[in-house]
Amino acid sequence: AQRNNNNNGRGRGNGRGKGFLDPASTHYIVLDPRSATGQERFFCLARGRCHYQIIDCPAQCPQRKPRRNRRVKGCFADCSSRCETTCRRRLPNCRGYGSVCYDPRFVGGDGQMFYFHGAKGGNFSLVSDEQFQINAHFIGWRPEGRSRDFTWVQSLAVIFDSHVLVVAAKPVAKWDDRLDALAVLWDGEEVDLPADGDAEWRRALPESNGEEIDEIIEVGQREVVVERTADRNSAKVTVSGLVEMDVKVVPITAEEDRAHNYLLPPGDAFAHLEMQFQFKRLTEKVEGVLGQTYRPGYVSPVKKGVAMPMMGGEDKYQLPSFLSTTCAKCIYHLENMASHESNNGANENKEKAHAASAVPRSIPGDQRKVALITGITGQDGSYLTEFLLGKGYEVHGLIRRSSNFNTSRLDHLYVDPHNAAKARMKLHYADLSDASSLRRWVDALLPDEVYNLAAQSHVAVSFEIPDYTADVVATGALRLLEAVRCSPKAARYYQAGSSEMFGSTPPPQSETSPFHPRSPYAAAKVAAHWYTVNYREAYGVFACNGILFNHESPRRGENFVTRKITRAVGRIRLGLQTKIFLGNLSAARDWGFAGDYVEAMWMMLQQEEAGDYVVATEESHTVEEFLQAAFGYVGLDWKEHVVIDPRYFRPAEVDSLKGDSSKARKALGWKPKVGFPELVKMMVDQDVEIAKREKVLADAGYIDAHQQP
Ligand SMILES: Nc1nc2c(ncn2[C@@H]2O[C@H](COP(=O)(O)OP(=O)(O)O[C@H]3O[C@H](CO)[C@@H](O)[C@H](O)[C@@H]3O)[C@@H](O)[C@H]2O)c(=O)[nH]1
Repeated sequence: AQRNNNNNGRGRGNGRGKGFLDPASTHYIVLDPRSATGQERFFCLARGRCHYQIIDCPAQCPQRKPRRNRRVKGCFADCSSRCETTCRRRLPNCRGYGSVCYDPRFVGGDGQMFYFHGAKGGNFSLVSDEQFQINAHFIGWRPEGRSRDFTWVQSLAVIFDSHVLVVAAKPVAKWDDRLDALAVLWDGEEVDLPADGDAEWRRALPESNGEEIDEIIEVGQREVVVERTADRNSAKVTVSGLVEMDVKVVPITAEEDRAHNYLLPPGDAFAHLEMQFQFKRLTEKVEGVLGQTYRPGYVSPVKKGVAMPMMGGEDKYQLPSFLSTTCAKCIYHLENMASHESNNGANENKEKAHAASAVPRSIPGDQRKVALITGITGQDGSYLTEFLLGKGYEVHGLIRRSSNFNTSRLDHLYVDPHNAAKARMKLHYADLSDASSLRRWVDALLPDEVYNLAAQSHVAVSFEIPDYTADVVATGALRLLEAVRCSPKAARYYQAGSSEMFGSTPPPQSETSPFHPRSPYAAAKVAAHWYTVNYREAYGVFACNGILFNHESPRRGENFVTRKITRAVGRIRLGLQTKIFLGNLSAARDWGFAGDYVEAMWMMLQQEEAGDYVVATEESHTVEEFLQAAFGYVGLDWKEHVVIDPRYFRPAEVDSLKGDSSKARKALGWKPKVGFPELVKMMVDQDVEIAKREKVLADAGYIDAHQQP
């Protein structure tokens, strides 16, 4: 058989004589059109009935790629046993077999129509078979008061032979028909799809080296072709031997918005894909939301005749990320596919495919990440929120109902939620003691990352309210882990552990040091630590423990010793008080800056594997040394102001904490940026400022001048 490498639009076909490539059907040479009628002709190379026969395009559709108006039907040749040409639309037929259109409505391989909403921001496998997998990224919107998302498919990833082809609708704020919102990526790099000439992009993949001859005959040489079927926003995508897809990018129009009552927010046209698939050689085991409907003997569970027959399967086909091949029922394995090629550069391909997971941010399918934070109103919650917003995350925080506003640490980040385009931090009522509230928010928000920072975090107070402390700190973590485990989306989980867990274990303390908790708080944190490890080991939840040593900041609560001291320093300096009552001054702590520590939390969740990490400065100071530094900074002698009050001694004390954070420094590349003297200064500077303001109020008689913090 011949092979034709001519690139001018003629004489393409798959061109291999021996490998019975897909498409025997497209195994042809295109001949010059008949001069009288303009009908294009095909010289069939495929072995079988059509071998060396010429077939003409029908008169109604004389061209393969009608140029003037690409919306008209095109001519398709089938050189397999059918030996015929047909006229077909070159755009998806949303009523045809294998179509996925609208919000999304499917027509399966069995001809049954069904809806599958998935979840906004979610990724689901549409097809998973032995030789390839097709994943879809869903976008969407949930209007106030509705229990489910409206969703659309924004992008597709076809993963095969350790390559990744992504076809996507670019996010568009306001739709304009003159825009081309179609994006195509090949192994992570955007493809420049020509608009002129044949308006197509082709990639022939390297041939196998002949080692496993059976395999090669089966697979043959693959070719990937993307050809525009209109001037913009639509294409026919072929991965020879596996699949052909007609794809079109469309927006949600104002009219549709009204008709379906989507109540879409302004500033997003929700550009998405309409598509129709034609599969070649699916196996009988094929899986996926759409793939399963192609299995022989498949009986659709959806009710015929119902207006919106819903197909479930979110749990079976949900993926941890857009380019992942892992879902509960997925059968395609990247590793297996690549192994037969290990001698001819397949490893390189595999690497490229993995590199493709670094899809540029502007490319749909890898949209803004969603984080859910408990304890968002606390010191760490506010720093973490700032950090994640800076990284482009959408941040949701769970807050407890309180008769007083307790969101002051977040005020500078708050944007009214009515400003939907700008509000990227949202607060919701929930409580770690209320499992149903946690479950509801995890299910509703489908976060990528969950940070459990909420706690009754005061060690001394935990001796006063031990039950409550255990319930929130230990069982609360368990409740949240359970919500994460049961969520349809595999969120990554961060547990705020504490150096208090080491208790009386002497320093330096590392991940391998034994825990010996010395308070109800610390014992509860140990339980939460082990729940987290257990959920990782038992259920495969990506769950990390951050064992953070004391971390402080100007936002630290005023009844923790560092802030209690710096507040007093400011007020004493301004003459608003004279004394400060403290407990044990010989306790030593490894004090770092909270802003540095939240970065380590995030880093833990970006690793390939979940693990536990100590986060510390590796420097320890006593309370007395802190006093010296803080009072000394404003020229005061702490000894003239400190009064020891036995009330502040604890029933059991943790004498000395000093972390060994070498694992975090090595594995995460983390290290603290703020040292002890800078931390003290930063806190005193702010508290002197606050005291100045208080003095103005006190002088004017608005507050009691002698009030102690
Ligand atoms: N709070 C407080 N502590 C005092 C006082 N006087 C002396 N201290 C001593 O100062 C040390 C530090 O106390 P805190 O600042 O309350 O922090 P902590 O008990 O070490 O716990 C903090 O760090 C943990 C991480 O190791 C956190 O897990 C915990 O939630 C909290 O943030 C303790 O040894 C405490 O006995 C006082 O008047 N108030």
